[in-house]
Amino acid sequence: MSSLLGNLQSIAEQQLQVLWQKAGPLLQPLLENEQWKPYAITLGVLGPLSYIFYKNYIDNLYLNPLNRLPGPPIGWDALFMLGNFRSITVAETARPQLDWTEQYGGIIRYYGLFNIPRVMVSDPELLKQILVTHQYDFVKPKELAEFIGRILGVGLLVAEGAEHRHQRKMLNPVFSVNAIRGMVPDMFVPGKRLVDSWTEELSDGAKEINILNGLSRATLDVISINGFGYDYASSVPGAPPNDLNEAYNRVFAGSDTFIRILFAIFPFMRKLPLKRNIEFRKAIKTIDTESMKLVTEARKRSSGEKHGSGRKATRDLLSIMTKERDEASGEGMDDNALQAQIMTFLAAGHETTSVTVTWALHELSQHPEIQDQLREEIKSVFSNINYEHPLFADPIGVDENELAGANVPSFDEINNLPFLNNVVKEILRLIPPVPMTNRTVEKDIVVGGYLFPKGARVFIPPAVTQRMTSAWGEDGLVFRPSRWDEPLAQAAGPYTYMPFLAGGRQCIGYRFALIEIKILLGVLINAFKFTAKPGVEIKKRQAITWRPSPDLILYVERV
Ligand code: HEM
Repeated sequence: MSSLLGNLQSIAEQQLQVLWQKAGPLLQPLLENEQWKPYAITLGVLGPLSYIFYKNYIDNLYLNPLNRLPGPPIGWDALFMLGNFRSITVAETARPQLDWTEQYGGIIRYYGLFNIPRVMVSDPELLKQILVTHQYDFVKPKELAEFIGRILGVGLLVAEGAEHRHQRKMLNPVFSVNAIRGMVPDMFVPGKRLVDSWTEELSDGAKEINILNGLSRATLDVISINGFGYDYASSVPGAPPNDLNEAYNRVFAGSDTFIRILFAIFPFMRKLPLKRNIEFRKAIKTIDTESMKLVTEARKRSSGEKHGSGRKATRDLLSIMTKERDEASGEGMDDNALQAQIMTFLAAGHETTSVTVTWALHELSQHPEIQDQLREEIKSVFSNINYEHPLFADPIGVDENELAGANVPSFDEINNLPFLNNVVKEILRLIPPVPMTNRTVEKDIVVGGYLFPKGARVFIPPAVTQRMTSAWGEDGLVFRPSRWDEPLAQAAGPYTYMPFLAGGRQCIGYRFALIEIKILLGVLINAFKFTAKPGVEIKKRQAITWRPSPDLILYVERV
């Protein structure tokens, strides 16, 4: 929804801006002359109407070079400037695009609101060029980058060009295999808390449990402990709300849809002294203050200084970042840069992982035989953990050399479980948390023989490339982890199987995410049996990520 509103707002703003630039200087003198004023007003009304007609019907539907690409017809909806919007919104996200790809091929155009032509690319060769060779000519949409940049600062998710290249170079070592290896023991802590919390709820046998709620708290703790070296403890039963997380949710979850539409159409409303605006600004201030506190604490931790709570572990992303130095200049990241990155990691890494595990449990509840097979495989590795170890009471206070005796499986032991690996790959294929991303074309550019005009919106759809018949066969829409032992799936290249995208902007947190998902899934499957509620159909709803709708409620019982 937020991206739709962002689009609407930017389209309206762009059209008004262009109009005013062209017509403003002509109308101004006429409006000041009493005799010409009525004509100026008539012109002021008819002019924009003719422009809107020209732009949204003639230019978008006939003159724009994207019209030469194959794609679905629009019919009468064109008259109401709806483009293919109705087909797109009535069906499940990405489903019409998948059907169009099967019908028209690896590069298609369809029309958005105001009949604006969109391009969608699923051809691996073209994707490679867009995501690697020309990655900085295809940039993130400006309105999204500006919104996120205003709140969180310009972190890796929204930086472009040289700034992005620099940040990426500084941050790559922070997410190295070795760094992630060191985080594995801490990642077990929120999983264990979730097991305790659900076990408490189940005291009298099997019960219905809201899966995403619990997992969302667990993944928030994973990113807080392993990302910031701070324990929100939100998955501990009865934990008080956390200021930073509350403020963060207020900013990104926002208010109801009607208010958001109103604000998108009338951006000046953001500046009025309304309750919503005051709370929004207060929330941004809280994010700023609280995240800066985390940075200050991490600096102390990394310099070996002990303080109040006795925190000493330095195996979190933030502590590692404080020690990174630029090769050329020898400079480290300043406090504002660190702050922007940690908030970026929270934005990018919290919900994506919780929905992945939620969808995995949904599919496993639909396929009990696969669930049993998985439990059988993981029990040898997940059953000997010593949950009495101090790590599980205070992950931040336990130093690297005090971890012996926790009997936590290692990074390699977990990754050597082939069926767990298949299950995780399969859920990220079938229900990628980011089903589609998009880019704006910076300047007119020809790629693979196709002209991408400046300003065009290009969609890159894992939900299509990961399910299309040409790459996955007839059962691309079926959850079948064993496909990963077969040649077809094994042959899928990086621009076909790309839940974390590919190229220069591939998810920097993918190793972190994969091991986190495996740990949470392993701990939960080892402790519980999950059964689907009969007669409930769970659909995919696109919010920031692909979420279950209605909420996923499963019968949960101890094994
Ligand atoms: C299942 C979990 C995850 C999925 C499916 C996922 C997916 C993605 C995708 C598709 C992108 C590219 C977006 C675009 O360029 O349009 C991305 C970027 C990014 N992700 Fe993830 N992500 C996950 C978890 C994480 C985690 C745990 C972190 C951090 C701890 C993280 C940090 C980032 C960052 C910083 C970027 C921006 C990278 C750049 O532009 O250079 N992600 N992610």
